[in-house]
Amino acid sequence: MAVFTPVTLEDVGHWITQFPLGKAVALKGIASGIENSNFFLSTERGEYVLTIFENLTFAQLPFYLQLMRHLAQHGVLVPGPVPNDKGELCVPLHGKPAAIVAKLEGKPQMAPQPVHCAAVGAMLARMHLAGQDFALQQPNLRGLPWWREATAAVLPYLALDQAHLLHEEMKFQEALHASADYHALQRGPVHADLFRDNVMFDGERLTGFFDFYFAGCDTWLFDVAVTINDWCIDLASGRIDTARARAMLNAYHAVRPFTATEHALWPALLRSGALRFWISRLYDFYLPRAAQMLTPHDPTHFERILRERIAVPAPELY
Ligand SMILES: Nc1ncnc2c1ncn2[C@@H]1O[C@H](COP(=O)(O)OP(=O)(O)O)[C@@H](O)[C@H]1O
Ligand SMILES: N[C@@H](CCOP(=O)(O)O)C(=O)O
Repeated sequence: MAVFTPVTLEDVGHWITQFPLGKAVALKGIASGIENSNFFLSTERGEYVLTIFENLTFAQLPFYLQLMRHLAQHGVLVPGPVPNDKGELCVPLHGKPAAIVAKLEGKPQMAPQPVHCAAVGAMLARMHLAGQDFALQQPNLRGLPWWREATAAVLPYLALDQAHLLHEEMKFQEALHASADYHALQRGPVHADLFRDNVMFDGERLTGFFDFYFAGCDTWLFDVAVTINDWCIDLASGRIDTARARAMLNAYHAVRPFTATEHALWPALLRSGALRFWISRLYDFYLPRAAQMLTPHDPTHFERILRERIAVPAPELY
């Protein structure tokens, strides 16, 4: 159950008159979310998703919603938010921020083949290019400064070998983030959580990226690493599946060619992508937020991926 704020069709009936969507005809809670209250909303004009934000505030939301609008307007397959009659993308519903976005067709592809990975790689490159002239700035809030804080918080809970790995990897990442090469990497708005469950497919046709609520400005290569670490691995071992990784990287490179610096830093960035989710999963496991209704994701999955990325050479970027 993941509708934290109950809403009825009657509640929405009046509220929706500020949007150019006609009358609301059906509303159905979506069970699968873990962070927000989501509903499928049918109106006289079409099919939408209504989200009530349970943790993000009115001040935080413009970056995410405007980024989605910007990308959608630039031809990237992202659900565009619908503005109300005052041009606002986010308005209160039951006292919480709420937004309506287009409903994507299809469903997540949890057992992707190279053809799906290629579609994701090409769209990710288009998204990075389209984000270049996005005006708002926000750092990746799950970047190095947060890793430092969260590392300090989780270290006391870890076994000796885990604490050693985390400590050593943080040292490695601190040095990487301080290097001139790292600062030369191309950057801009990134999704930063483009896992299989945040992309819709209708068969082999990619219909859209969604769940942009971890987006921020970071290196494009970090986004590629996060995506490869979820889409292109053997789930049991964490090992990279070469056929899927090649398909994704080649498709990305064909749209936005990787640079020599990115090529050199690729193994290190794959480690950054693994570390980021190992830390957040450890944090959610040992220090769950009171309002969060979920079974925490397994942290050992990303510990395994991190150990694998340290031990085994990565496939070449291009
Ligand atoms: N734009 C959309 N189009 C179609 N389905 C969506 C859309 N946005 C969310 N969903 C559905 O809602 C579910 C929960 O969304 P998600 O953003 O992952 O929620 P949360 O942020 O609460 O984890 C998704 O798994 C998907 O089924
Ligand atoms: N992809 C992350 C969890 C983020 O949650 P989401 O449902 O909002 O994408 C992980 O697997 O740890």
